[in-house]
Amino acid sequence: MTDTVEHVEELDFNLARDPSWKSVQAITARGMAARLPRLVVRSLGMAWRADRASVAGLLACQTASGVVQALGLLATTGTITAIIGHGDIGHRLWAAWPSLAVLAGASGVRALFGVVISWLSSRLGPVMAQEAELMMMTAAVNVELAAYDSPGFSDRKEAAEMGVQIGQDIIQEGQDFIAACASLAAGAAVLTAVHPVLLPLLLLAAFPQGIAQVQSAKASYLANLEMIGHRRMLALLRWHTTDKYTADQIRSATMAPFLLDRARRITDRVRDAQRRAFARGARMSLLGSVGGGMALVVVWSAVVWLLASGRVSVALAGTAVFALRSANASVQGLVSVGARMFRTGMYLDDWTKFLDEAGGYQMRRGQVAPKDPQEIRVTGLVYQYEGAKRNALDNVDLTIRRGEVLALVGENGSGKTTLTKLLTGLYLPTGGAVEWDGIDIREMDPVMLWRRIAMVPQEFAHWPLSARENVTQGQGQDAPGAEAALWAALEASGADEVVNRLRSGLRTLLAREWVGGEELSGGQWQRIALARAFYRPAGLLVLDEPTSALDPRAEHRIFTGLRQLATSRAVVLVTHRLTNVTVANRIVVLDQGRIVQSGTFAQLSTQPGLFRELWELQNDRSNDTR
Ligand SMILES: Nc1ncnc2c1ncn2[C@@H]1O[C@H](COP(=O)(O)OP(=O)(O)OP(=O)(O)O)[C@@H](O)[C@H]1O
Repeated sequence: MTDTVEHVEELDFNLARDPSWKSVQAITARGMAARLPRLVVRSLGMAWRADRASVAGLLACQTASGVVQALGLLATTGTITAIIGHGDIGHRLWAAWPSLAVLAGASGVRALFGVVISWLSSRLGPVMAQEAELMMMTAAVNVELAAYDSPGFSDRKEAAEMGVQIGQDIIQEGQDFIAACASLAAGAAVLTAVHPVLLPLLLLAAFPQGIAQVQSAKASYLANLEMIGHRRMLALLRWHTTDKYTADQIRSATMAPFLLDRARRITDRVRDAQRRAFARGARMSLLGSVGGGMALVVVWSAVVWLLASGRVSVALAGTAVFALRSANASVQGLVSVGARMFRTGMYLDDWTKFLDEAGGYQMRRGQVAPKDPQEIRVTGLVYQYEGAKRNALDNVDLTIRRGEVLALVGENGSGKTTLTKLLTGLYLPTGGAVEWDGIDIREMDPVMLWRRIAMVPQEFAHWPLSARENVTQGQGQDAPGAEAALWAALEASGADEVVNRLRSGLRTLLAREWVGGEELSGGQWQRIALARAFYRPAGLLVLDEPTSALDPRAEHRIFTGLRQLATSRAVVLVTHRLTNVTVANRIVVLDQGRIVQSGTFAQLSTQPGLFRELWELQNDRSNDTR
């Protein structure tokens, strides 16, 4: 297989395989018209919660501005009627002045409303954006962790994020909608007064363009949706090419041309998809304009026919001409804002669906608040990652008790990290059960459960926060004895030496990208990550390769302190450095997701089996050059 963008699997449009894709494709203008009020009400509700005064002011001003516009239009037709009527020009102008005064007053008042509306919109926009962003973040942090292993989830999240950005347009669109309705109402009143047949004819004439614009809005939305995987990859590439974290690797591996070429190819594909959508939209608009133009010929012919057949007077026909032009402009405005609302509605739909279903991964667990466990029992445990062909864990039985250090050992990919994520309820089993003192983990309130857990994952976060917040993670600082607990954790992990060398101690920002911030070495960061875990008063401590970056002195300190830590909790240790597992009360050896051995170090290092094999390989010095 060649390594071209065309063959990169992750760029494939995942939603196309998603059942909801079919319903998105099949959505009609009628279907959206039925859904739109609900979506508008939801956005308004969000805006209302965010800033009531601005929403109330905006709605009042928009409605008042619409009414004033309608008055202005009626005044226009009044003026026209007066001017083209019969009689002396002086009298006609005299008759027209009240309408002219209303016209001038209306445009002045509308301008004033316009200023207030744009001021209120500029206040409301950012608050709504903030609210929508926070709702998205809340939904994202409340999904099952397994969601992140599913490409479909990432696509739905991306679509919802676009909904957040584009959904704000609904405020402006609502405004345009009210304005178009008001001016149409004014034009319609005059037209109907001239002859009742004209308005329905005009509305019918708007149909071809309405359909064309809705279809073109749908094509543009679908093109955007189709490119979601590409956009996501582009965002990742942008991050990787511009972030400090990868900057040295890009340079030392001379990867820049390759990465830039990859980015260019992806943007090319996004651009091509957009061009196709634009071309389709343009074709639709052309057809719509031709259809609309032909329909307008019918409308104008009707006016001529009404005049020729004596059904309306010359003066009324003149009024009809102006009213038709104004009503036609309003209808066009309504069609265009309708199509925009249709498109925004589709994006909003993605956003609301994500909020409602959390991308299909909403946590639905019980409400039991667990205590620190005396015993964690695993029976018949099976775990399969979404889309994976094989089980990552297969029929695992295991018991861990408080006061015990249990080591998980095995080759790369044997399932050690996956098992720790199931013991801690980060993943839920696809088969079998994990029980804490007889209570199934599924029945527990997840937040209450995680409060009982301290973890040092293989890859831990380097939070751009102060040293103190990096250890406390924003928790427990107000509890009595918190400061002493913090220093005890720092000392146990060796992070006290790190903190004491920082310019402003615990207050130092650990992010070199900011003025005053400081950067730590890999091992210094690992000490901070250990301090985080030691600081949490947890009944289960999970350490996944906790000392991989530590120097011998620091590593020695951790392992000598581990048994002491285990007196009041259960400790699970994952490591490839087998000398370290001597500290464990029990060692469990995993191979391809199954437990193949279990016992003490003394037993396993003397018995034939995978553990002894790995142990001997780690101690093999046959290539020693001394
Ligand atoms: N997020 C994921 N999505 C799909 N498959 C995964 C995911 N994480 C791990 N796997 C697969 O599950 C299996 C077990 O992985 P796991 O990370 O548990 O192994 P491990 O024993 O901790 O490996 P290592 O020693 O390299 O850390 C591997 O085959 C891996 O490819």
